This record gives sequence, structure tokens and C-alpha cells, in this order.
Amino acid sequence: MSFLIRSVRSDDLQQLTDLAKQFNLLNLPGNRKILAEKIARSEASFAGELPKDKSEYVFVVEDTEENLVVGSSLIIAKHGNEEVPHCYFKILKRDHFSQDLGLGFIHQVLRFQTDSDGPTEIGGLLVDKTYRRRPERLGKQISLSRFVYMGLNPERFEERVLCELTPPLTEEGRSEFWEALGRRFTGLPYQEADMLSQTNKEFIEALFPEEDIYLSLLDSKARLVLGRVGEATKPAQHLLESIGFEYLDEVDPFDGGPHYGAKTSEILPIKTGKKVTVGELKEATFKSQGLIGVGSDSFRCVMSSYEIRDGIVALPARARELLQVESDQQVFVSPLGTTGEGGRRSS
Ligand SMILES: CC(C)(COP(=O)(O)OP(=O)(O)OC[C@H]1O[C@@H](n2cnc3c(N)ncnc32)[C@H](O)[C@@H]1OP(=O)(O)O)[C@@H](O)C(=O)NCCC(=O)NCCSC(=O)CCC(=O)O
Repeated sequence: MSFLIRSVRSDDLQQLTDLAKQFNLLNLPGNRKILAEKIARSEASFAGELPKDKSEYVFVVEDTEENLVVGSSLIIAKHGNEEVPHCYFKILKRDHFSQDLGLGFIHQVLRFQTDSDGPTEIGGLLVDKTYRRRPERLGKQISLSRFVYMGLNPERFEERVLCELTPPLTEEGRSEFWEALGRRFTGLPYQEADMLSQTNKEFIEALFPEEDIYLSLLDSKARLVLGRVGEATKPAQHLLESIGFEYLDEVDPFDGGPHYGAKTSEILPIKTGKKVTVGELKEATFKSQGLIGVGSDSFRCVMSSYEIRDGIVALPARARELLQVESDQQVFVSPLGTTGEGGRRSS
């Protein structure tokens, strides 16, 4: 088995649509037209043709023996600008105390906030059902390879990275949080509002309550899902926590899903990774294991064994072949030992 992570191409459209239909993520919907636009935007972004706040990079993992796209992830270079701000609920605590009764309550409240100078956002993380939880850890590879690209091209991204995780939804794909809150203020069904909010935040700012919302007034079903992640998304949450992301006490104003964040330079695959030059090393033993990526106007990345000495990285022939790299080319290497993995070989 061999797998290659690479920037998406227009000829991936059909396979990416089939994959996206499996989960219908907010920023990777199973809709051919939207995905065709996303792929075109991604190609223009890799090529450096778009401003930062319009750039979105889509990655896929390919089973190179079957020629199959079996996973995806993406980076939105900047989420939130003057035109379309980043909207969220901050969760705050409010103390109420009665001197006469000698008792008090600490209430949690939701405060609607917007950010028009937003961070980089990651999302769109998905692995085909039949490829999940494999020894190659494809979820881990396609999630973390985004940071290899960011390590290679830091100037394309913001100083902070945000990730909005998918909360538990009902079997029909509805959000209990939306039913208790958003629907009452917008009159829209969840999926429709979600889709609309991709390009329009005006209606949220205009219709959502400006005042603090006391959580104790919300339906218990809504409170149960607030700040939680759905079962299928737990590996994504685990991966983020293992590389330095933290819960921000912020949730999605639509579905109540938790927002995680980290300082870009502190994210482990970036912090512990380095730019090195491909070369030959005498008696290389390839004892280390990690993600190795190359490119800015297109990207290729593999999980492989390697050895680094004095700024030179030696790679096994198969990894060089998949990466299409020659000696003297610069690559970014993120050791996987730092994410709790050790010494497993994939090439
Ligand atoms: C999330 C993924 C992509 C994960 O793929 P895989 O299942 O192949 O993951 P993997 O590489 O085998 O495992 C990744 C890590 O998660 C751990 N892991 C596995 N199951 C777990 C569980 N139930 N709870 C906690 N951790 C778990 C593994 O031990 C491993 O960590 P160790 O190596 O440390 O042992 C997949 O499950 C999926 O497609 N889920 C449905 C779609 C989804 O919910 N996507 C996220 C939406 S939210 C979103 O897109 C934003 C998130 C983002 O972009 O990063």
C-alpha cells in the first residue's frame, strides 16, 4: 500500500464529490458544483493568484495503487474579513449573588462576537469509511500534512489557526442547538442557514440577539450538545489536542460545535519540523519517521522513514519517487514522534 497526500486537481472532482457525500461537512459539502468551485479556488490559491483572504487550499490523500482519492482536508488562509466576518459565541461566566438569601449562581452566557481580521482556519477533514483506522493512520496523515504545507509556506498564513469541530447532530442531520436558538431568530432550517452562512454573515449579525444569552434558558437537548463533538469527529479532536490546540471557550453560533485554536508557530508539526535539503547520506539508517512535504504552487507529502544530518535529509527511494524530488530540493520534515507516534515505517 502506498499513499500520497497532494494538492487537489480538477480531475479529482468526481472522486472528491463521492467522498464528500459520505459526511457532508460544512466546508466540504457533497455538492459537485460547489466542489468544482472549491477545486478551482484551491488551484488558484496554490498558484499564488489570490489574495490571502480569498485563498483556500484543498488537500487529498490518494491510494496510489488504486488511483483513488480516499481522504481530504483543507486550509482557509484567512477566515473572517470586513466583507464576511468570522462569527462565534464566546462562552462567559456571570456571577449572581443575593445578599439577603445568602445564595448565588454562576451562569454561563453566550455572547455573539465577530472578527473581521480573522485567523487561518483548517477543516474539511474526511477519510473514506473503508480507509479509516488503518495502520497507516490516514486521518492523522491528511490532518497533519496541512501543517507541513504551512511550515513550508508560513507567509501564506496567519499567526493563529482556528478549527471548528462538528458537534453531535441528529440522525437526520439536524442540530438541537440550532433548533433551540438559531431557528427561533432566523426562521431558517439548519442546513439552509449553514449553506447561506458560507458567503453571507449579514443575516446572522442582523438577526441574532446582541444581548447575552443565558444557557440555563436553553432547551436541555441544546445544552447537551453545546461545545461537544460528534462521535465520528473524536479522532479529529484528539489529533488537534495532541499537537497543541486548545478549546477556546467559543462555539459555532449555528450548531454549538467547539472552536479550537493554537498559535501557528507553536503547532507541533510546525514547531518541531524543519526545512532541509534532499541529499544522499552515507550509511543512512532511516530510523526516524515523519511527514515529508514539498512545494508551494502545488504540494506533495508522504509519511516515510528518513534520516537528517547537517541539514541534509536522506529518503528511501519510494518516498523520493512519490514526492518527485531530486537532490538539492528543499522539503519540510515533521517528525511524527512528537505526536505520540514512533518508528512505524510506511515506505
Ligand atoms: C476524523 C477522521 C478523518 C480520522 O480518520 P481515521 O479514522 O483514519 O483516523 P486515524 O488516523 O486512524 O486516527 C487518528 C487519531 O485519532 C485516534 N482516535 C481514533 N478513534 C478515536 C476516538 N473515538 N476517540 C479519540 N481518538 C480516537 C487514533 O488513535 C489516532 O491517534 P494516535 O495516532 O495518537 O493514536 C475520520 O474518522 C472521519 O472521516 N470522520 C468523519 C468526518 C469528520 O467528523 N471529520 C472531522 C470534522 S471536523 C473538521 O473537519 C475540522 C477538523 C480538522 O480539519 O482537523
